[in-house]
Amino acid sequence: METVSTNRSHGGMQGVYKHQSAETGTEMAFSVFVPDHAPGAKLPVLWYLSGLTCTHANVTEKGEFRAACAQHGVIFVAPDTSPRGDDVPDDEGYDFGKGAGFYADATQEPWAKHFRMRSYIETELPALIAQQFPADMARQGITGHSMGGHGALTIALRNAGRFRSVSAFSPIVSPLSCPWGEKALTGYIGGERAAWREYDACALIEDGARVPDMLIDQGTADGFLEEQLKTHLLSEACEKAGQSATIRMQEGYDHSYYFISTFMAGHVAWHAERLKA
Ligand SMILES: N[C@@H](CCC(=O)N[C@@H](CSC=O)C(=O)NCC(=O)O)C(=O)O
Repeated sequence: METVSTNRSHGGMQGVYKHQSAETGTEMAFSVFVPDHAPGAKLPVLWYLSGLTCTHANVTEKGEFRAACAQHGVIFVAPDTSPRGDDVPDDEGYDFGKGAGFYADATQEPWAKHFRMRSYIETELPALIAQQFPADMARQGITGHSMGGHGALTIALRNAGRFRSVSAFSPIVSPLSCPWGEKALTGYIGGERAAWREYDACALIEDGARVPDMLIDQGTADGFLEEQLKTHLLSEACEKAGQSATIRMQEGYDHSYYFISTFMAGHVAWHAERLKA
């Protein structure tokens, strides 16, 4: 692992790092905020998965998480959203290819070689974080935005017991039921829709997966709400399955980091309460 930059901020250290990923076969960048802590102490970890077109930098620069993470003693990890580099195939749309890995392991060509974001986020990067940072991997939470909210929900639902807390900002709740999801999963996984269910939070809940609780914030003025995000499908799936969830429709907020940063401190506090219990 190589350090790209470190900056002292809010009583902690914000770092950006890169490493050679065995999963994606590319160099991958990520950011980590580590609050000040006693020598030898291990801190809980909050993962933040970003949305379409993002790198680690969007939330690192605009997410306003550091004061809350320092206050609650929580490490904040922000990975990239796809493999990068000249050898990596891409699509002309912003919603597929680079910047749009959908937290899936692709099985279709030409994507299968590099687009292994599920294994990267579920397995490879956690091992690196555990090795390189003062992280207590028995106390992990996960959150994310939009495509990253989809990633947070599906990764937590598939890995029962790994995350003590899961939340999301304006998540894609059902890739099976929206154009972004249909394009990405057809391209990465192929046309057999039954295989998509493990990448769909509503389908996972329908199929019996559970998390202890979830917190969702969704803006009512979000231009993607009706066609892509469809928050009501998650409300219905949770209600039908008896999955505990707090789903808050936030009046007048859009899809941007102005929305995310407004509610970020509240999400960090919500995770911290569960990670410290
Ligand atoms: N047409 C836009 C669409 C991209 C966009 O809105 N991306 C969101 C995430 S959408 C779901 O995953 C985002 O977080 N953008 C980065 C930001 O800093 O706001 C475009 O191409 O910009």
